[in-house]
Amino acid sequence: MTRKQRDSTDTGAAPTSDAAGAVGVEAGEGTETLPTAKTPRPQVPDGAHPGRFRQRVAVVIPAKDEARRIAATVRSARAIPNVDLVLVVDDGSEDSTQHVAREAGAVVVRHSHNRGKAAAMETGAAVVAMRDVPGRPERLLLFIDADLADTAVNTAPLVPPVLEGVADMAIAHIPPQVGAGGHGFVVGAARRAIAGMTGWTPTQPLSGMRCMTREAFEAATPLARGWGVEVGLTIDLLRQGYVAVEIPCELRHRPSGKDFKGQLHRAAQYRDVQLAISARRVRRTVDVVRPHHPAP
Ligand SMILES: O=c1ccn([C@@H]2O[C@H](COP(=O)(O)OP(=O)(O)O[C@H]3O[C@H](CO)[C@@H](O)[C@H](O)[C@H]3O)[C@@H](O)[C@H]2O)c(=O)[nH]1
Ligand SMILES: O=C(O)[C@H](O)COP(=O)(O)O
Repeated sequence: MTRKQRDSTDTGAAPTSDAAGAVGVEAGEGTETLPTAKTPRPQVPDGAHPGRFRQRVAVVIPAKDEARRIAATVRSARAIPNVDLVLVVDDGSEDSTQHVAREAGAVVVRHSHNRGKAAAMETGAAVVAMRDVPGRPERLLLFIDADLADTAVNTAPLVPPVLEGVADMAIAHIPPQVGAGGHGFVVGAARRAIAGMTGWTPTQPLSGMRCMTREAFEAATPLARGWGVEVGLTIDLLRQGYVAVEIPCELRHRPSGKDFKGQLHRAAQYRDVQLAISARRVRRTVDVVRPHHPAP
């Protein structure tokens, strides 16, 4: 798929399965086998050693009441190649998440009250930007959930596609989880909306483990609120010509069960996903009705 084709169709990457079951990127017409990311790759100045500008990665972990698992998640995330910063955003926890995370070696910032996952991601990205070094490439952002525990290191395969310029955003495709009680209702609605608005049908539209470039992240801000953040990110980036891929990752997290708490959680997810979708439909209609004209 060429840049021009991608820009003209606004579809981003199309998923396909290879023999190993990996969800990858479909080859377009022509000779290219993989798309190239929209984000420009950092240039090594003349005479400089390539290693001088080794691309660093910041892991950003939004966390609400995750004291039981956050230490293992932080330690595991620190082992991901190229990661030099693990940042936990304590989203107004009522337990000791912040202290446990700090003890495990994370940089921790805290919302004094709960603001939702999307706000925690924005806070995290802002803090990483404050720690990026002028004159060096901005860190890639690797967002992961706080409940991955020892499997957090298995998000490492999300980094190379972004590092190598194959994609602007790599999304984890995780195996079926023991104890998961979903009915496919929220996932199905999210998948259909993304497909309808971008032409790309993700397998796991709600997956929050995502590596992306700073440019791509900024292009999607302000993020959709709460649990709508993943759907909003995907739609907003693909519609601007950024490229997304889904990458298999051997992750285990605490899935939502079939109990009342699980169903309440799904209701909140459904509400936030629908809000994200509606806002983007309205925006698209406004763009069609009122096309942008260059200033005279
Ligand atoms: O107000 C909140 C609630 C949760 N979290 C954190 O957000 C992450 C995801 O929350 P979780 O309770 O694990 O939700 P799940 O339903 O299991 O998450 C799935 O679905 C979400 C979208 O609905 C995605 O964000 C997740 O990546 C995906 O694993 C965890 O690190 C939480 O600690 C916050 O930061 N603030
Ligand atoms: O459990 C899940 O996978 C999420 O909460 C989404 O629920 P769903 O499977 O009912 O769409």
